[in-house]
Amino acid sequence: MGRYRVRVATGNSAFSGSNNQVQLWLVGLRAEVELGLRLRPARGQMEDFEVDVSEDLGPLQFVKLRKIHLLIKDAWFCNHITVWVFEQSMEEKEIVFPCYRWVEGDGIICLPETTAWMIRNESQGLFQKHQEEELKARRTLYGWVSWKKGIPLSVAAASEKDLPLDARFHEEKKVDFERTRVVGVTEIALKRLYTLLSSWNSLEDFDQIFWGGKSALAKRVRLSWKDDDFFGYQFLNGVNPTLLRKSSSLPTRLVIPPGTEDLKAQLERKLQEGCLFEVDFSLLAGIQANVIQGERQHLAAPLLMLKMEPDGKLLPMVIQLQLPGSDSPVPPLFLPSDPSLTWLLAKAWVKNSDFQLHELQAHLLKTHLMAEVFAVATMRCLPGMHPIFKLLIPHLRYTLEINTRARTKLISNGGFFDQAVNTGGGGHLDVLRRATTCLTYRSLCPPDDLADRGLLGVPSAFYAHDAVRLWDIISRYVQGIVQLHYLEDEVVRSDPELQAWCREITEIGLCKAQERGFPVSFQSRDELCHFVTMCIFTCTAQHSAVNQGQLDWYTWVPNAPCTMRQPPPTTKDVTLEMVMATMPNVHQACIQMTISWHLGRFQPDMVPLGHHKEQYFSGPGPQAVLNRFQEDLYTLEREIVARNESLDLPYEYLKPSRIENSITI
Ligand SMILES: CC/C=C\C/C=C\C[C@@H](/C=C/C=C\C/C=C\C/C=C\CCC(=O)O)OO
Ligand SMILES: [Fe+2]
Repeated sequence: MGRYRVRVATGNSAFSGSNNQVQLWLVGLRAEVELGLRLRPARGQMEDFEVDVSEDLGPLQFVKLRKIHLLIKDAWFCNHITVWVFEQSMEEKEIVFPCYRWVEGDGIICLPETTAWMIRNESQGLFQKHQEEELKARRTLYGWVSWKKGIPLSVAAASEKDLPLDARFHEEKKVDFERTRVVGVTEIALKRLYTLLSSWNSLEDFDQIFWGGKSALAKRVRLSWKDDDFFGYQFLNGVNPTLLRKSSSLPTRLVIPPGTEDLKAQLERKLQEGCLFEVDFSLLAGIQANVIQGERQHLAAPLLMLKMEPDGKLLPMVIQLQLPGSDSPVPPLFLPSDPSLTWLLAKAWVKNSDFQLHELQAHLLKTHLMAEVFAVATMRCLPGMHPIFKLLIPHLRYTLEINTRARTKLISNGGFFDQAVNTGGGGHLDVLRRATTCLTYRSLCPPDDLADRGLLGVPSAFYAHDAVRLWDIISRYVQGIVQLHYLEDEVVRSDPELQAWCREITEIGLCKAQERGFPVSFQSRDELCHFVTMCIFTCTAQHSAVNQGQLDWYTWVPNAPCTMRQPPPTTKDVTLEMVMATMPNVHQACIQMTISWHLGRFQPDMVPLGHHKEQYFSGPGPQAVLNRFQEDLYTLEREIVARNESLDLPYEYLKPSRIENSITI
């Protein structure tokens, strides 16, 4: 018996309130009571009321709630219910029941109090029963599907409309996304009209469409894209810093033609000096090129060799556009000393190939599709009261919807890839399949990946430096939460939901990825922390590193052509006509500009890393861990701002304030 003050907090997004009435129950260890209220929750409001309860409820464990509609169902977004208990001669006690979900229909929803997982064994099985019922319902809502064979599984949804309401964009995000799409499609139409009668036979003609959404750096790209140091810089700190690696030997594919022995000597000298680097696009070898409006496109599988200069500049030394083969046992090598248009076209082929592997492997597969596997497995295996659910859920916001939209608009039949990309038309799916076969756990963990690629401690590798710093900060945050809930390794080993989550990711979502280093169980808190750190890093920092730069590096189309309309050159006699016949046409270039702006622009409702408002945890312990996380991020922010002040090209993509808390675009 006692007096209770109950606070009902409703979400702030449009349509979060409801005209339906809400009924509440308090459920304690010894009894439960219906509060006899009929509340109409209002958007953004916290509504308090007090009740006297005669029964002895015992320690509160759940709040149950139900929305009652007379005529029209009106979904309600409940943030949380908070209850203050006034008991005789005891000070007031606050108990929080997180929700952060849509309440639809008229079913009863059970909200466990925030510390339930810690006391689950003393609850006469009540929490266990609740978890089982919750997961049964979630497994019905969140199903797996193999969208295409050979790539990670996705959520079962033909379009975003098929997703559960809790996975959907909130109104503000939806309106902004759709508005931007309309602006983009309109911009393409206007640019087509504007260029209908104009020429398209010089590189400067790209200026005719270089308006609309673009950044200051994009304007710098337009001026500097032909420069070798600007070209090399992008493999360290551009939109795709994932392929560059330090050479440990001269690549076997690099067949040195007779008469170019001095090149071989230069390469060997750089190798000996430990400053030879390479980017190998062999993954593209043999991929079927697209046919766009009846015009066959073309692909290459380049190898780029670069040297790291003492001042930190990375300069291209040689480009081989195709693998040696029976029809070309000694493919031509293109050099900086070649005629300028020849060398420029060779570099453009490298950047077109980089566009393919960036968007399909680094961006779509290694961030979006990985995050989707984390999201579906989390919804299917971890109950809402589980600490790893609470830790991860803010980093999974909107990801299922943006990925479903990608499947229906970008990589679908007739989507962006089919319309304007030379791996489109099915080749893009083969690239995804090949990239999936070489997707290792280590490659998703920067300390391992950068060590394997020889990029640790390279002064001008700003992505590498910032990625390792962020990994350490996120790792400390994860360890802080894990150590509050798993007091020893045995608790990890004996957590059935956690072990099922791990198996569901590796064996089901990633299609038996244990052969590529992914775990099928967690034997210790360290193993758990490493894996969860990888999840959060992938969903936040890594996506920021490979997504934001689309606006800067892809809107000046010649810097990263989305398609190539002529075969790669086999001689050094390259003319401007050949270059313009190869580069994307005006329509393809307009689509590339629009997509790059749409996907690379700053998201107006973005939540910065570590600054989600939802409070899934309560108490001083988790709050202190989150506070420390935010402090560490702020320290890194200041470090990066200070470093960037001395740089001609500031590296901004891993500034914590620019990292979104989940993959939403
Ligand atoms: C250029 C992107 C290439 C590959 C995809 C990589 C990652 C996925 C991407 C998510 C995109 C999600 C949705 C895009 C939907 C529509 C695109 C906008 C306008 C197209 C014009 C139209 O609607 O017809 O990560 O950012
Ligand atoms: Fe993205």
